[in-house]
Amino acid sequence: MTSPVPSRVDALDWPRIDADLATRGCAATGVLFTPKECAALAAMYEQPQHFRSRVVMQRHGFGQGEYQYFANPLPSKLVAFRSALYERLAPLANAWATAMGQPADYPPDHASYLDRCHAAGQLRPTPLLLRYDEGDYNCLHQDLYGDLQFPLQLTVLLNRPGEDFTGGEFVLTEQRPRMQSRAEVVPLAQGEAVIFAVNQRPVAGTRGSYRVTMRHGVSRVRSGRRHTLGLIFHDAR
Ligand SMILES: O=C(O)CCC(=O)C(=O)O
Ligand SMILES: [Fe+2]
Repeated sequence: MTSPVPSRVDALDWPRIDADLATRGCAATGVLFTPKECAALAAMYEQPQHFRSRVVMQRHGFGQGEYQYFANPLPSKLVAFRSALYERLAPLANAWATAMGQPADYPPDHASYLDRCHAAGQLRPTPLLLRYDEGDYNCLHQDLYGDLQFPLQLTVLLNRPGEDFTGGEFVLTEQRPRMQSRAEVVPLAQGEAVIFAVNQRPVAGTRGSYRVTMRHGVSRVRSGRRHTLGLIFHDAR
């Protein structure tokens, strides 16, 4: 038996995750999804009825590989994870907004935040599944989708690294004002997520805090097939 979603989210090592987000703008969560759940999600990729649109990355210069955005109604487990994770991350989003001189008014629950997105014309669901085969990669990018952006998002690895695929590392870069960019590779286990900054995050400096800009992507898959689940908290225009 797998435990219910809110208690699984609560059981993560939040002091360590919060510390990693504060120092690096990203954190691996530890395992969040069982191998069975991962396999079921990956298998959905081949079932078009779950999706509203499909993007072939090489057609847009985004990389190589493809992804599909889930259609409404979203699978109930994804709704549960998205809202439990939102509730845990909203206070951090507000703290980041305050540090960056922005309105710190992210509501405590995801349904209220989605109402705000919808009122602003961001109506389309953003959770997505990505699929990469040998040679595929995802160029460094940001998932902005409109004026309203929740500042943190997650990616869940659905396959076993080193067994189902090799290569295909999750990569983040951090662009610091007047400095050279820094890269971070986040190794993930199957069912593990990385939480990371969508766009900007505050960094405490000697003279107050400054903003850094983050981008994420995936290095080339050397062999096999790699699936991920992307959970973005704002909906899309
Ligand atoms: O496949 C990955 O690891 C990255 C997926 C991604 O770009 C996302 O979840 O927004
Ligand atoms: Fe992305």
